[in-house]
Amino acid sequence: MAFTAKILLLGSGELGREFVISAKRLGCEVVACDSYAGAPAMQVADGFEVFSMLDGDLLRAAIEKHRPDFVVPEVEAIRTEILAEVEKHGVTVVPSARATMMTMNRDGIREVAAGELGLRTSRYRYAETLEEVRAGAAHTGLPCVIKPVMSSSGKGQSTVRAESELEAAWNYAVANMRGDRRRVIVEEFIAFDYEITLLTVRTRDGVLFCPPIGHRQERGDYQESWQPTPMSDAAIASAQDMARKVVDDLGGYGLFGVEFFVKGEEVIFSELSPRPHDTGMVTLISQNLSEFDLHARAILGLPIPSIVLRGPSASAVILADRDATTLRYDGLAEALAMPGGEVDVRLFGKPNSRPYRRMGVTLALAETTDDARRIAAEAAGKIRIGYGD
Ligand SMILES: Nc1ncnc2c1ncn2[C@@H]1O[C@H](COP(=O)(O)OP(=O)(O)OP(=O)(O)O)[C@@H](O)[C@H]1O
Ligand SMILES: NCC(=O)N[C@@H]1O[C@H](COP(=O)([O-])[O-])[C@@H](O)[C@H]1O
Ligand SMILES: [Mg+2]
Repeated sequence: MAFTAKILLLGSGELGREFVISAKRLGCEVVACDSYAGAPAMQVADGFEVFSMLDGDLLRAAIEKHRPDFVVPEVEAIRTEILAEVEKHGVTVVPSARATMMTMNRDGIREVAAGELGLRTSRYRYAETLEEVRAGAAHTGLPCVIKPVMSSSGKGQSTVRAESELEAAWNYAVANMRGDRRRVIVEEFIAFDYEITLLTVRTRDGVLFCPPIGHRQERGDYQESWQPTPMSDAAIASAQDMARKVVDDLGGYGLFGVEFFVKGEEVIFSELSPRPHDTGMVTLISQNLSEFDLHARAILGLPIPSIVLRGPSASAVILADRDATTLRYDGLAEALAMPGGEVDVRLFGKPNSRPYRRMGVTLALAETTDDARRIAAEAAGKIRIGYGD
Protein backbone atom coordinates (compact mmCIF):
# COMPACT_ATOMS: atom_id res chain seq x y z
CA MET A 1 0.00 0.00 0.00
CA ALA A 2 1.10 3.57 -0.59
CA PHE A 3 0.73 6.16 2.14
CA THR A 4 1.27 9.94 2.36
CA ALA A 5 3.20 9.53 5.59
CA LYS A 6 3.48 7.19 8.57
CA ILE A 7 2.35 8.51 11.94
CA LEU A 8 2.93 7.03 15.38
CA LEU A 9 0.19 8.40 17.63
CA LEU A 10 1.11 8.51 21.34
CA GLY A 11 -2.21 8.42 23.17
CA SER A 12 -5.39 6.95 21.71
CA GLY A 13 -8.34 8.65 23.36
CA GLU A 14 -11.21 10.53 21.72
CA LEU A 15 -8.98 13.33 20.43
CA GLY A 16 -6.62 10.82 18.87
CA ARG A 17 -9.51 8.97 17.28
CA GLU A 18 -10.74 12.05 15.41
CA PHE A 19 -7.17 12.90 14.46
CA VAL A 20 -6.68 9.40 13.01
CA ILE A 21 -9.81 9.83 10.90
CA SER A 22 -8.55 13.21 9.59
CA ALA A 23 -5.04 11.87 8.88
CA LYS A 24 -6.31 8.75 7.19
CA ARG A 25 -8.54 10.81 4.91
CA LEU A 26 -5.34 12.49 3.74
CA GLY A 27 -3.77 9.13 3.01
CA CYS A 28 -1.67 8.57 6.13
CA GLU A 29 -0.88 5.30 7.83
CA VAL A 30 -1.40 5.56 11.59
CA VAL A 31 -0.23 3.30 14.40
CA ALA A 32 -2.06 4.20 17.62
CA CYS A 33 -0.43 3.66 21.03
CA ASP A 34 -1.80 3.75 24.56
CA SER A 35 -1.52 1.92 27.84
CA TYR A 36 -4.70 -0.10 27.34
CA ALA A 37 -6.13 -2.19 24.51
CA GLY A 38 -9.23 -1.19 22.59
CA ALA A 39 -8.63 2.55 23.08
CA PRO A 40 -10.80 4.80 20.86
CA ALA A 41 -8.10 5.70 18.31
CA MET A 42 -6.87 2.10 18.05
CA GLN A 43 -10.31 1.11 16.76
CA VAL A 44 -9.84 3.24 13.60
CA ALA A 45 -6.06 3.08 13.08
CA ASP A 46 -3.99 0.81 10.80
CA GLY A 47 -2.22 -0.77 13.74
CA PHE A 48 -1.75 -0.38 17.47
CA GLU A 49 0.70 -0.90 20.31
CA VAL A 50 -0.19 -1.28 23.97
CA PHE A 51 2.52 -0.15 26.40
CA SER A 52 3.25 2.56 28.96
CA MET A 53 4.51 5.61 27.10
CA LEU A 54 6.11 6.74 30.36
CA ASP A 55 8.56 3.85 29.98
CA GLY A 56 11.46 5.28 27.95
CA ASP A 57 12.76 1.93 26.71
CA LEU A 58 9.35 0.78 25.51
CA LEU A 59 8.71 4.12 23.84
CA ARG A 60 12.06 4.07 22.03
CA ALA A 61 11.44 0.47 20.96
CA ALA A 62 8.02 1.35 19.48
CA ILE A 63 9.53 4.25 17.51
CA GLU A 64 12.39 2.06 16.26
CA LYS A 65 9.99 -0.72 15.29
CA HIS A 66 7.64 1.47 13.25
CA ARG A 67 10.10 4.11 11.96
CA PRO A 68 7.39 6.77 11.56
CA ASP A 69 7.78 10.04 9.67
CA PHE A 70 5.88 11.79 12.47
CA VAL A 71 5.45 11.10 16.17
CA VAL A 72 2.21 12.78 17.27
CA PRO A 73 1.66 13.00 21.05
CA GLU A 74 -1.99 12.95 22.11
CA VAL A 75 -1.57 12.91 25.91
CA GLU A 76 0.83 14.57 28.32
CA ALA A 77 1.96 11.40 30.07
CA ILE A 78 4.89 10.54 27.80
CA ARG A 79 8.62 10.11 28.50
CA THR A 80 9.44 13.29 26.57
CA GLU A 81 13.26 12.91 26.82
CA ILE A 82 12.93 10.07 24.30
CA LEU A 83 11.12 12.43 21.92
CA ALA A 84 14.03 14.87 22.13
CA GLU A 85 16.40 11.99 21.42
CA VAL A 86 14.52 10.73 18.32
CA GLU A 87 14.05 14.28 17.03
CA LYS A 88 17.85 14.56 16.90
CA HIS A 89 17.84 11.46 14.71
CA GLY A 90 15.51 12.98 12.14
CA VAL A 91 12.03 11.87 13.29
CA THR A 92 9.60 14.81 13.31
CA VAL A 93 8.00 15.18 16.73
CA VAL A 94 4.73 17.13 16.58
CA PRO A 95 4.78 19.99 17.08
CA SER A 96 8.32 19.75 18.51
CA ALA A 97 10.09 17.86 21.27
CA ARG A 98 10.59 21.18 23.05
CA ALA A 99 6.83 21.89 23.00
CA THR A 100 6.00 18.49 24.47
CA MET A 101 8.67 18.86 27.16
CA MET A 102 7.62 22.36 28.14
CA THR A 103 3.90 21.59 28.35
CA MET A 104 4.20 18.23 30.09
CA ASN A 105 4.78 20.04 33.38
CA ARG A 106 2.96 23.17 34.47
CA ASP A 107 6.20 24.72 35.70
CA GLY A 108 7.78 24.29 32.26
CA ILE A 109 5.18 26.24 30.30
CA ARG A 110 4.76 28.79 33.12
CA GLU A 111 8.46 29.63 32.95
CA VAL A 112 8.21 30.10 29.18
CA ALA A 113 5.02 32.19 29.28
CA ALA A 114 5.50 34.31 32.40
CA GLY A 115 9.29 34.12 32.64
CA GLU A 116 10.77 34.30 29.13
CA LEU A 117 7.88 35.89 27.23
CA GLY A 118 6.52 38.14 29.99
CA LEU A 119 2.87 37.24 29.34
CA ARG A 120 0.22 38.17 31.88
CA THR A 121 -0.56 35.10 34.02
CA SER A 122 -1.99 34.59 37.50
CA ARG A 123 0.47 35.25 40.36
CA TYR A 124 2.06 31.94 41.31
CA ARG A 125 4.65 30.08 43.36
CA TYR A 126 5.83 26.48 43.25
CA ALA A 127 5.86 24.37 46.41
CA GLU A 128 7.40 21.04 47.37
CA THR A 129 6.40 20.95 51.05
CA LEU A 130 3.37 22.05 53.07
CA GLU A 131 5.43 24.97 54.44
CA GLU A 132 6.15 26.12 50.90
CA VAL A 133 2.45 25.77 50.06
CA ARG A 134 1.66 28.11 52.97
CA ALA A 135 4.29 30.57 51.77
CA GLY A 136 2.90 30.29 48.23
CA ALA A 137 -0.61 31.06 49.41
CA ALA A 138 0.71 34.05 51.36
CA HIS A 139 2.23 35.30 48.10
CA THR A 140 -0.86 34.75 45.90
CA GLY A 141 -3.47 35.58 48.54
CA LEU A 142 -6.70 33.61 49.04
CA PRO A 143 -8.54 32.11 47.35
CA CYS A 144 -5.84 30.27 45.46
CA VAL A 145 -5.76 27.21 43.21
CA ILE A 146 -3.39 24.34 43.99
CA LYS A 147 -2.45 21.92 41.20
CA PRO A 148 0.19 19.20 40.87
CA VAL A 149 2.74 20.36 38.27
CA MET A 150 2.16 17.02 36.57
CA SER A 151 -1.54 16.40 36.02
CA SER A 152 -4.30 17.10 33.53
CA SER A 153 -8.09 17.26 33.32
CA GLY A 154 -8.23 18.85 36.77
CA LYS A 155 -6.72 15.85 38.58
CA GLY A 156 -5.38 16.72 42.03
CA GLN A 157 -6.56 20.32 41.66
CA SER A 158 -8.42 22.31 44.32
CA THR A 159 -9.43 25.85 45.11
CA VAL A 160 -8.54 26.92 48.63
CA ARG A 161 -10.58 29.64 50.32
CA ALA A 162 -9.25 29.44 53.89
CA GLU A 163 -5.77 28.77 55.32
CA SER A 164 -7.13 25.78 57.22
CA GLU A 165 -7.79 24.04 53.87
CA LEU A 166 -4.19 24.24 52.62
CA GLU A 167 -3.02 20.98 54.15
CA ALA A 168 -5.90 18.97 52.63
CA ALA A 169 -5.27 20.60 49.23
CA TRP A 170 -1.56 19.70 49.37
CA ASN A 171 -2.34 16.10 50.34
CA TYR A 172 -4.95 15.85 47.60
CA ALA A 173 -2.52 17.19 44.99
CA VAL A 174 0.24 14.77 46.04
CA ALA A 175 -2.17 11.82 46.06
CA ASN A 176 -3.46 12.60 42.55
CA MET A 177 -0.35 13.77 40.75
CA ARG A 178 1.19 11.92 37.83
CA GLY A 179 4.79 10.78 38.12
CA ASP A 180 6.96 11.07 41.20
CA ARG A 181 7.77 14.78 41.45
CA ARG A 182 6.04 16.05 44.62
CA ARG A 183 5.65 19.57 43.32
CA VAL A 184 2.60 21.81 43.03
CA ILE A 185 1.86 25.24 41.64
CA VAL A 186 -0.02 27.61 43.91
CA GLU A 187 -1.91 30.05 41.68
CA GLU A 188 -3.84 33.19 42.42
CA PHE A 189 -7.55 32.47 41.87
CA ILE A 190 -8.72 34.55 38.90
CA ALA A 191 -12.38 35.61 39.24
CA PHE A 192 -12.71 35.68 35.47
CA ASP A 193 -15.82 36.78 33.55
CA TYR A 194 -15.30 33.90 31.14
CA GLU A 195 -12.57 31.61 29.81
CA ILE A 196 -11.67 30.64 26.27
CA THR A 197 -9.61 28.27 24.20
CA LEU A 198 -7.96 29.94 21.23
CA LEU A 199 -7.15 27.23 18.69
CA THR A 200 -3.93 28.41 17.07
CA VAL A 201 -2.40 26.70 14.06
CA ARG A 202 1.29 27.06 13.35
CA THR A 203 1.90 26.34 9.66
CA ARG A 204 4.78 26.81 7.24
CA ASP A 205 2.89 29.83 5.88
CA GLY A 206 2.31 31.50 9.22
CA VAL A 207 0.05 31.37 12.27
CA LEU A 208 -3.74 31.01 11.89
CA PHE A 209 -6.47 31.38 14.51
CA CYS A 210 -9.93 29.87 14.90
CA PRO A 211 -12.74 31.99 16.37
CA PRO A 212 -12.55 31.85 20.20
CA ILE A 213 -14.23 28.93 21.97
CA GLY A 214 -16.00 29.56 25.27
CA HIS A 215 -16.27 26.73 27.78
CA ARG A 216 -17.52 25.80 31.21
CA GLN A 217 -15.53 23.60 33.55
CA GLU A 218 -16.50 21.52 36.57
CA ARG A 219 -14.01 19.62 38.76
CA GLY A 220 -11.33 21.00 36.40
CA ASP A 221 -12.86 19.19 33.44
CA TYR A 222 -14.86 20.67 30.58
CA GLN A 223 -18.64 20.20 30.48
CA GLU A 224 -19.67 22.24 27.44
CA SER A 225 -17.99 24.45 24.88
CA TRP A 226 -19.33 26.85 22.28
CA GLN A 227 -18.02 28.82 19.34
CA PRO A 228 -17.85 31.69 18.74
CA THR A 229 -17.92 33.32 22.16
CA PRO A 230 -18.54 37.09 22.36
CA MET A 231 -15.28 38.94 22.92
CA SER A 232 -14.15 42.49 22.14
CA ASP A 233 -11.79 43.01 19.21
CA ALA A 234 -9.17 44.31 21.64
CA ALA A 235 -9.42 41.19 23.82
CA ILE A 236 -9.19 38.89 20.78
CA ALA A 237 -6.16 40.80 19.53
CA SER A 238 -4.49 40.51 22.93
CA ALA A 239 -5.16 36.74 23.11
CA GLN A 240 -3.90 36.23 19.55
CA ASP A 241 -0.76 38.22 20.26
CA MET A 242 0.05 36.09 23.32
CA ALA A 243 -0.81 32.82 21.56
CA ARG A 244 1.43 33.71 18.62
CA LYS A 245 4.34 34.46 20.97
CA VAL A 246 3.98 31.13 22.78
CA VAL A 247 3.59 28.92 19.72
CA ASP A 248 6.46 30.65 17.92
CA ASP A 249 8.62 30.04 20.97
CA LEU A 250 7.62 26.35 21.21
CA GLY A 251 8.15 25.84 17.48
CA GLY A 252 7.13 23.16 14.99
CA TYR A 253 3.91 22.78 13.05
CA GLY A 254 0.49 21.77 14.28
CA LEU A 255 -2.54 23.00 16.16
CA PHE A 256 -2.34 24.27 19.76
CA GLY A 257 -5.18 24.89 22.24
CA VAL A 258 -4.24 28.08 24.06
CA GLU A 259 -6.27 28.73 27.23
CA PHE A 260 -7.04 32.21 28.56
CA PHE A 261 -9.09 33.75 31.36
CA VAL A 262 -10.83 37.02 30.47
CA LYS A 263 -11.77 39.65 33.04
CA GLY A 264 -13.15 42.86 31.58
CA GLU A 265 -10.70 43.79 28.85
CA GLU A 266 -7.84 41.94 30.54
CA VAL A 267 -6.74 38.65 29.00
CA ILE A 268 -4.72 36.30 31.23
CA PHE A 269 -2.75 33.36 29.82
CA SER A 270 -3.48 30.09 31.63
CA GLU A 271 -1.87 27.15 29.82
CA LEU A 272 -1.85 25.38 26.48
CA SER A 273 -1.98 21.99 24.78
CA PRO A 274 0.44 21.50 21.86
CA ARG A 275 -2.27 19.40 20.21
CA PRO A 276 -6.05 19.41 19.68
CA HIS A 277 -7.98 20.45 22.78
CA ASP A 278 -11.02 18.75 24.30
CA THR A 279 -13.07 21.98 24.23
CA GLY A 280 -12.20 22.17 20.51
CA MET A 281 -14.33 19.11 19.73
CA VAL A 282 -17.03 21.68 18.91
CA THR A 283 -15.13 22.31 15.65
CA LEU A 284 -16.31 18.85 14.51
CA ILE A 285 -19.55 20.66 13.66
CA SER A 286 -18.70 24.36 13.69
CA GLN A 287 -15.94 24.69 11.11
CA ASN A 288 -15.21 23.70 7.51
CA LEU A 289 -12.02 22.10 8.87
CA SER A 290 -12.12 20.65 12.40
CA GLU A 291 -9.22 21.11 14.82
CA PHE A 292 -8.18 17.56 13.85
CA ASP A 293 -8.18 18.36 10.12
CA LEU A 294 -6.16 21.50 10.86
CA HIS A 295 -3.63 19.57 12.95
CA ALA A 296 -3.21 16.99 10.18
CA ARG A 297 -2.80 19.60 7.44
CA ALA A 298 -0.33 21.68 9.44
CA ILE A 299 1.76 18.59 10.23
CA LEU A 300 1.81 17.39 6.63
CA GLY A 301 2.59 20.88 5.28
CA LEU A 302 -0.68 21.02 3.33
CA PRO A 303 -2.42 24.33 2.61
CA ILE A 304 -5.13 25.79 4.84
CA PRO A 305 -6.65 28.43 2.54
CA SER A 306 -9.35 29.46 5.01
CA ILE A 307 -10.96 28.49 8.29
CA VAL A 308 -14.68 29.06 7.94
CA LEU A 309 -17.18 29.08 10.81
CA ARG A 310 -20.30 27.30 9.60
CA GLY A 311 -22.44 28.87 12.32
CA PRO A 312 -22.91 29.20 16.09
CA SER A 313 -22.20 25.78 17.60
CA ALA A 314 -21.74 23.91 20.86
CA SER A 315 -20.59 20.61 22.33
CA ALA A 316 -21.72 18.92 25.55
CA VAL A 317 -20.12 15.96 27.30
CA ILE A 318 -21.65 12.55 28.04
CA LEU A 319 -20.14 11.31 31.31
CA ALA A 320 -20.25 7.92 32.99
CA ASP A 321 -21.18 7.74 36.66
CA ARG A 322 -19.63 4.44 37.78
CA ASP A 323 -17.04 1.74 37.11
CA ALA A 324 -18.23 -0.79 34.55
CA THR A 325 -16.87 -2.94 31.73
CA THR A 326 -20.13 -3.75 29.98
CA LEU A 327 -21.68 -0.64 28.49
CA ARG A 328 -24.65 0.20 26.32
CA TYR A 329 -25.91 3.49 24.90
CA ASP A 330 -29.61 4.28 24.64
CA GLY A 331 -31.45 7.36 23.41
CA LEU A 332 -29.30 8.03 20.36
CA ALA A 333 -32.36 8.39 18.12
CA GLU A 334 -34.00 10.91 20.45
CA ALA A 335 -30.77 12.91 20.68
CA LEU A 336 -30.30 13.06 16.92
CA ALA A 337 -33.93 14.01 16.37
CA MET A 338 -33.67 17.15 18.53
CA PRO A 339 -35.32 20.03 16.67
CA GLY A 340 -33.97 23.57 16.24
CA GLY A 341 -30.60 22.90 14.65
CA GLU A 342 -28.17 20.38 13.27
CA VAL A 343 -27.26 17.72 15.85
CA ASP A 344 -24.56 15.10 15.83
CA VAL A 345 -22.86 12.82 18.32
CA ARG A 346 -19.53 11.14 18.89
CA LEU A 347 -19.51 8.05 21.11
CA PHE A 348 -15.90 7.19 21.82
CA GLY A 349 -16.19 3.42 22.32
CA LYS A 350 -14.08 3.37 25.50
CA PRO A 351 -13.95 -0.22 26.74
CA ASN A 352 -14.84 0.64 30.32
CA SER A 353 -16.26 3.46 32.41
CA ARG A 354 -15.48 5.12 35.73
CA PRO A 355 -17.20 7.97 37.52
CA TYR A 356 -17.03 11.18 35.43
CA ARG A 357 -15.17 9.49 32.57
CA ARG A 358 -16.06 11.22 29.27
CA MET A 359 -17.68 8.62 27.00
CA GLY A 360 -19.00 10.85 24.26
CA VAL A 361 -20.02 14.35 23.19
CA THR A 362 -23.02 15.82 21.43
CA LEU A 363 -22.58 18.55 18.84
CA ALA A 364 -25.12 21.17 17.77
CA LEU A 365 -25.22 23.98 15.23
CA ALA A 366 -28.06 26.49 15.53
CA GLU A 367 -29.16 30.12 15.04
CA THR A 368 -27.34 31.37 18.13
CA THR A 369 -24.72 29.94 20.50
CA ASP A 370 -27.35 29.95 23.27
CA ASP A 371 -29.59 27.75 21.14
CA ALA A 372 -26.67 25.50 20.22
CA ARG A 373 -25.69 25.13 23.90
CA ARG A 374 -29.23 24.26 24.91
CA ILE A 375 -29.66 21.72 22.11
CA ALA A 376 -26.27 20.08 22.75
CA ALA A 377 -26.98 19.84 26.49
CA GLU A 378 -30.47 18.43 25.97
CA ALA A 379 -29.20 15.94 23.41
CA ALA A 380 -26.48 14.82 25.83
CA GLY A 381 -29.17 14.34 28.47
CA LYS A 382 -31.10 12.04 26.13
CA ILE A 383 -28.18 9.65 25.77
CA ARG A 384 -28.26 7.22 28.63
CA ILE A 385 -25.43 4.87 29.45
CA GLY A 386 -26.53 1.39 30.43
CA TYR A 387 -24.18 -0.53 32.74
CA GLY A 388 -23.85 -4.29 33.06
CA ASP A 389 -25.64 -6.96 31.09
N1 LIG B 1 -5.92 30.32 38.68
C1 LIG B 1 -7.18 29.97 38.40
N2 LIG B 1 -8.21 30.81 38.70
C2 LIG B 1 -9.49 30.45 38.44
N3 LIG B 1 -9.85 29.29 37.87
C3 LIG B 1 -8.88 28.44 37.52
C4 LIG B 1 -7.49 28.72 37.77
N4 LIG B 1 -6.76 27.68 37.32
C5 LIG B 1 -7.64 26.80 36.83
N5 LIG B 1 -8.92 27.22 36.94
C6 LIG B 1 -10.13 26.52 36.48
O1 LIG B 1 -9.86 25.13 36.39
C7 LIG B 1 -9.87 24.69 35.01
C8 LIG B 1 -8.80 23.63 34.80
O2 LIG B 1 -7.53 24.21 35.05
P1 LIG B 1 -6.28 23.82 34.15
O3 LIG B 1 -6.61 24.08 32.73
O4 LIG B 1 -5.09 24.49 34.70
O5 LIG B 1 -6.24 22.27 34.48
P2 LIG B 1 -5.84 21.03 33.62
O6 LIG B 1 -5.77 19.92 34.60
O7 LIG B 1 -4.64 21.36 32.82
O8 LIG B 1 -7.05 20.81 32.67
P3 LIG B 1 -7.01 20.30 31.14
O9 LIG B 1 -5.95 19.26 31.06
O10 LIG B 1 -8.40 19.74 30.95
O11 LIG B 1 -6.77 21.53 30.33
C9 LIG B 1 -9.68 25.95 34.20
O12 LIG B 1 -10.17 25.81 32.88
C10 LIG B 1 -10.46 26.96 35.04
O13 LIG B 1 -11.85 26.82 34.85
N1 LIG C 1 -7.99 17.31 28.69
C1 LIG C 1 -7.22 16.30 28.05
C2 LIG C 1 -8.13 15.39 27.22
O1 LIG C 1 -9.30 15.66 27.04
N2 LIG C 1 -7.56 14.30 26.70
C3 LIG C 1 -8.30 13.30 25.97
O2 LIG C 1 -8.83 12.35 26.87
C4 LIG C 1 -8.22 11.08 26.66
C5 LIG C 1 -8.07 10.31 27.94
O3 LIG C 1 -9.35 9.95 28.36
P1 LIG C 1 -9.58 8.89 29.53
O4 LIG C 1 -9.02 9.51 30.79
O5 LIG C 1 -11.07 8.71 29.57
O6 LIG C 1 -8.85 7.63 29.15
C6 LIG C 1 -6.90 11.38 25.98
O7 LIG C 1 -6.37 10.27 25.29
C7 LIG C 1 -7.32 12.52 25.06
O8 LIG C 1 -8.00 12.05 23.93
MG1 LIG D 1 -6.70 23.40 30.95
